[in-house]
Amino acid sequence: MQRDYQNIQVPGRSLYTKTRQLLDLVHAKGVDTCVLFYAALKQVLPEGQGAGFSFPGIGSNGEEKEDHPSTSTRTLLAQRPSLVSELQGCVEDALHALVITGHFTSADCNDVRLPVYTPSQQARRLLDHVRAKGESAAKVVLRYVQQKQGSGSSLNQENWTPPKVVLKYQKKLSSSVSAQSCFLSTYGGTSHMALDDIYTEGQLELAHYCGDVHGPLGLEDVVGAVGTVNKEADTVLVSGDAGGGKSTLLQRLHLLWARGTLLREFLLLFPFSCRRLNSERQDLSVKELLFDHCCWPDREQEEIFQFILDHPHLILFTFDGLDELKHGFSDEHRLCCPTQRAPVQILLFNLIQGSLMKGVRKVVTSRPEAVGPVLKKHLRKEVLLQGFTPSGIECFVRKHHSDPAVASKVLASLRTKNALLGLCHSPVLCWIVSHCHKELLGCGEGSPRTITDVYLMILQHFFQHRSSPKSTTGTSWLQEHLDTVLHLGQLAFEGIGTSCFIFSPADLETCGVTEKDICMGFLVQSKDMSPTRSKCFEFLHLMMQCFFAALYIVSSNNADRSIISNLFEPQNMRATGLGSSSCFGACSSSAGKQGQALNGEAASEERPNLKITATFVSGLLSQRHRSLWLHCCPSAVTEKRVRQVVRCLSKGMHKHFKSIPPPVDGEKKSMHAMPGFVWLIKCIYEMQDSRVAKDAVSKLEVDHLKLTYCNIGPVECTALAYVLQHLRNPVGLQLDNNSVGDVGVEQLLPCMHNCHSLYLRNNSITDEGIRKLLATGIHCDSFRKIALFNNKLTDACTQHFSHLLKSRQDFLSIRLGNNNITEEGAKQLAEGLKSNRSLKYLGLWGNKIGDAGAVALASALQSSTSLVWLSLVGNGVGNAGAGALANVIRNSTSLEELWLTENCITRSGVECLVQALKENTRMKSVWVINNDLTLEEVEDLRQRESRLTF
Ligand SMILES: Nc1ncnc2c1ncn2[C@@H]1O[C@H](COP(=O)(O)OP(=O)(O)OP(=O)(O)O)[C@@H](O)[C@H]1O
Repeated sequence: MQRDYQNIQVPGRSLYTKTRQLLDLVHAKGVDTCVLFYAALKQVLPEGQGAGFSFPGIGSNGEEKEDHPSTSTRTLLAQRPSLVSELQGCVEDALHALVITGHFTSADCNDVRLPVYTPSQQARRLLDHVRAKGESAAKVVLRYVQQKQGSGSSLNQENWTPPKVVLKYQKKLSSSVSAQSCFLSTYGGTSHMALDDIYTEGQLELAHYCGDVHGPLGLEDVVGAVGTVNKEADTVLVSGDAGGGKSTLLQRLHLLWARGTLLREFLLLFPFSCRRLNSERQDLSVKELLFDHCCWPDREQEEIFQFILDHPHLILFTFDGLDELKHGFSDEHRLCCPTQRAPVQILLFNLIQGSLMKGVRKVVTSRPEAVGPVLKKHLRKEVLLQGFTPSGIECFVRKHHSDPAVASKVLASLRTKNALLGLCHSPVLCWIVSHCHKELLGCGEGSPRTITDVYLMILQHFFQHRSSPKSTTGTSWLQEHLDTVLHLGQLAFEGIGTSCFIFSPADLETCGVTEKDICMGFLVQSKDMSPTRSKCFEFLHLMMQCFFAALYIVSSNNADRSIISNLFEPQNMRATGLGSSSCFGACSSSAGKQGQALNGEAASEERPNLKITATFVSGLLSQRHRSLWLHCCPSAVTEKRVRQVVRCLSKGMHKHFKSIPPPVDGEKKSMHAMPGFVWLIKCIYEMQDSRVAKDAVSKLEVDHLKLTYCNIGPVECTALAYVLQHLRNPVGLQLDNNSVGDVGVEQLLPCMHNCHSLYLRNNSITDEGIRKLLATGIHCDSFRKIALFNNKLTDACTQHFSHLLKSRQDFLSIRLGNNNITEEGAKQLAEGLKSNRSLKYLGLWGNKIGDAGAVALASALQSSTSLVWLSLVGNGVGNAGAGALANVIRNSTSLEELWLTENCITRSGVECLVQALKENTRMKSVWVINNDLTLEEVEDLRQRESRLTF
């Protein structure tokens, strides 16, 4: 197709990228295309060169051999992406169909079912096996999928095709979606970058714990069945931090849909940007929303709209940036009629809730701050986008630089700059760092450490690369471009105050933005699906707008004196010059609607862009950057601003500490961070002044700092460690249910000496993170407890725990539940336990140590004098394990609780435990719920030993 040709022949793309893409495309199109490609290759290659190629199934003369895949196997290959999404919710049933027809053995099934695979990986594995089994197995799977579709999507039914007019519309829509999504806008100016060339998988996780999902999610899982918590709801939320890649992920989904490689179950996909919807001031009906904002049908509007209403399950809407909408989500105004007009936010909220267009699937992206409980109750599921993994960072940098030598240098330099590496976990910062590689490689010791440093780097980079050098010796680069900074700064500042992110030519004029300012590259032309609107601009990225707003606050002589205190004290925000400043053009009327906005969920949340702006203000006023402002403002003004910021941060922290309730009798003093705590810590980090950090925590006297569900990733870990290292006494740091990951673990190391306990449950940490953590932790005398429930640990981490147990005779607690530890790992742990005299708590719930692992542990703990609590729940332990553990009960002088629930112990195993308990009066309970016992056996054993819990 011409479109395929154009997708590959993008000017400026390197030859090897085009080649790779061509091969991928040919592969995706299936066997027939591969055959044609092979024949074409033979024709164009010089004689003799083609001889080395051989295509399976093709003879040397290009004729098909007999073993050419026959129809069903071919369909399996050609329709693989859609088959994967069809199968992922019903792998079990498909396996059943294959077993009863004699194509699959139970070993095949077990291989597919391995719990380390996500449902889509299982589906892929199933298809691989089926392909290897041949034509008849392929037929069974296709028949099964067809039967399943019988009740589902009519799109895939054999004899059904949508009306011609709808297909025509679909063609128009998909080519416009494809055109909108094939380039990444941050690579504007001269360096267009195709999404295909730069897209790097971010980490996707389910927001809700879902027991049967292991391993990372793929793009297909965003809309797929995995992790569904409310089947009645239509809306999937993708949430993540600013610059975390939410818009880019949606862009990727759009592009893959337009190419027919993903989301094939949806005939029509309508992409919306909440940023652009903000400027819609007229009431709209759903029809107008779809056709005016996305794609205008050249004819038969009514027929097409009726088709959409009649086939909701074939339609997908995406809404990017719900947090950018001026109105906070509310479900108060109900609207059910698709032809009734309403303000655009009412329309949007009703679509999300499903009171309008029920059955149409919607994907919404938002920063987490803008998502409150009212929205959450309408969600089908929530997926968290958590930035790049360490290998993602590497992959991105390599894709960004066409010269592999430069990429390697950038990566080597990043490895030596720990704080910067932590920042690169955020895709937008990774993009800046890659973009400014020359500055990075030349920066030596003074490498960027804070987000503000990184943004200053790109500011300087753009100024130096996009303007002709002037002979103004002695002038700082900022001074040279101060006019541009102030023009763009004012535009950004006014926009942030009124949630205005798109600027008309009139807006630019009011702030004095000139053609030269635009050429610097910080503003890009707004993408708009509708050709009728006038040319508008937006900042390269919203974070960039916040940064310019902060530059304006810090460098402008006119900035209102109260701005800083208002910015840092959220309760004042609504009354500030920020909240009430009138915006321009399209946004001015809606500025007056802030009151209305406050009825929604945004009212209860402080607006995230103001917080980011405040973070930048802290960074720009740090000692390291103060010289930049010397020529813009009198230093007395700057000093005063610095004092104001420091005062606000200190006040904010102390307010938190005052809110800590006195400890309950017998419990330690504990502080649960309130919203805003992590943000204050980040502002302190941006200031890079250890006196401010010290002062902030000098009065904090708690034993336990609880920061669960606080959206803490590597960037936040860097800031936390910077501040917490100044605590006067060690604390228990509870970071459960965040997205710390291995990069974050590394960032926490500087404050390890101030942690007596570290709780990192559910944080996507792997063995590598543990290796680094324990290498430092082993030397921190206060560090005594660690909890790592539900991470990504395998046997490879247990050698490090073993070493810890051998070296530290004061370590108290190791909890490794719900990881992937097998008997090998248990044996390693046992090695460490043999020479340890201090461990009190050992938790291995939900691993796979089996009988052999239990026997190894039991023999190491045989006569433990320290262990009080041991959990081997759900580990496949049988009678051999129970027998060995009975010996621990018999001999240990310390054990009080043994948890053996959810194992496969039978009566004889429990008998061993009963006999051992007779010799131990210290033991309090042995839990054996859900083992292999009959009701009668349970009753009998209960009578004989009351400390057994069934
Ligand atoms: N998966 C990715 N692959 C390559 N680059 C990415 C990816 N995700 C993000 N980026 C880079 O980071 C920039 C910011 O990402 P994006 O705009 O998608 O973030 P966001 O989460 O939507 O941010 P915000 O909430 O502030 O709107 C992109 O313009 C791109 O340069």
